[in-house]
Amino acid sequence: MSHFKSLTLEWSEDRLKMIDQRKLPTAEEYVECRNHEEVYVAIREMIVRGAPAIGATAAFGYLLGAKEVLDASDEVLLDHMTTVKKRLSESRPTAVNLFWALDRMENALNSNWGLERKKLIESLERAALSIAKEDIEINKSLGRNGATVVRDGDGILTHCNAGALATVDYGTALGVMRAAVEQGKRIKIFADETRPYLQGARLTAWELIKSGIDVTLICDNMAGWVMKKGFIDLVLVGADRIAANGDAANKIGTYSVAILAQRHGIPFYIAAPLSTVDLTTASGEEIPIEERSHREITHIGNQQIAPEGVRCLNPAFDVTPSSLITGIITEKGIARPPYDVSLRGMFE
Ligand SMILES: CSC[C@@H](O)[C@@H](O)C(=O)COP(=O)(O)O
Repeated sequence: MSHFKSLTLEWSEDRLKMIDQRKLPTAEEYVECRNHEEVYVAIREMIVRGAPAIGATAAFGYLLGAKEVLDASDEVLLDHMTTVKKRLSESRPTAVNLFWALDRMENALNSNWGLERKKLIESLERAALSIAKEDIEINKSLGRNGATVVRDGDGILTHCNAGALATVDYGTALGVMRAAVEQGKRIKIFADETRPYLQGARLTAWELIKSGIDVTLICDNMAGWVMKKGFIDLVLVGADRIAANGDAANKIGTYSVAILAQRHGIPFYIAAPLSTVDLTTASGEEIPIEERSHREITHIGNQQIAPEGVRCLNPAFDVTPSSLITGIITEKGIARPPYDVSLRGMFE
């Protein structure tokens, strides 16, 4: 049986280990999942988060689900796998990579059906490992493609965390930055803190410092002023789901950044693998937006910062219309408007 390890995930035989992203940057702790229910909880509780990382995690969750009924009859196994897929797909609604990875695992089950049980499980393990390993290669390719729009000396604004932690490794938007740095370009990254969950402050700042990439942390409400002062030449963010017309769902606050970029004449790029593109979703209107606990707004950690009982609204994502997007950087190249044509072409 194979062993796989990246910054975000480690797979060995009967368990999936992941860095606990809730605890970063003050503690580097790990959580182990030994069954599909623990994987469901890890995704829902954001121990692991970020669209491609959620997809790969769910794939291993599916594999763990199959191992739970190793000796059961064919009927019981099939029933169980339907339940496992449904449960994992209920963990978070917006990132389409979750559904993409589960479909891929289900296809692996169907196409290897008939093999003796041990061989069937091995084929599922190979499928999950392929998803994880491919993700890293895809990020490196999209990183190289994206680096062509980064110039030496650029100031780059990013939002949330589209880094190694949001993927299996290397990152999407941060993958573009890594590739630019690998090419010898000197860049300065400005990371929005990303209220309310603070992925920018906690994860992006941690990751970039760890990688020796120049980073300055700003509060979300400083982005406009920082652009006005001329510090930003480019905006690079990730995505959780991209509709067929190029509308892109990403962490709440991305839409505001895109409007600010347009006002200041700054190019705004999305960096995401094609597994984030959902051609079955016609436009951003159809993308389900997760509403998360209001405690994320009323508290920072255990510290209450708002009056008891105040009404809150906490959509975890917003949708940036394609009209505000300069280009969508993928492993197949950079899609440009009209996106319904350019994105579709990348699947041919
Ligand atoms: C590369 S994953 C998508 C990202 O761009 C990221 O910004 C994001 O929105 C992740 O959301 P999260 O709620 O942390 O899972």
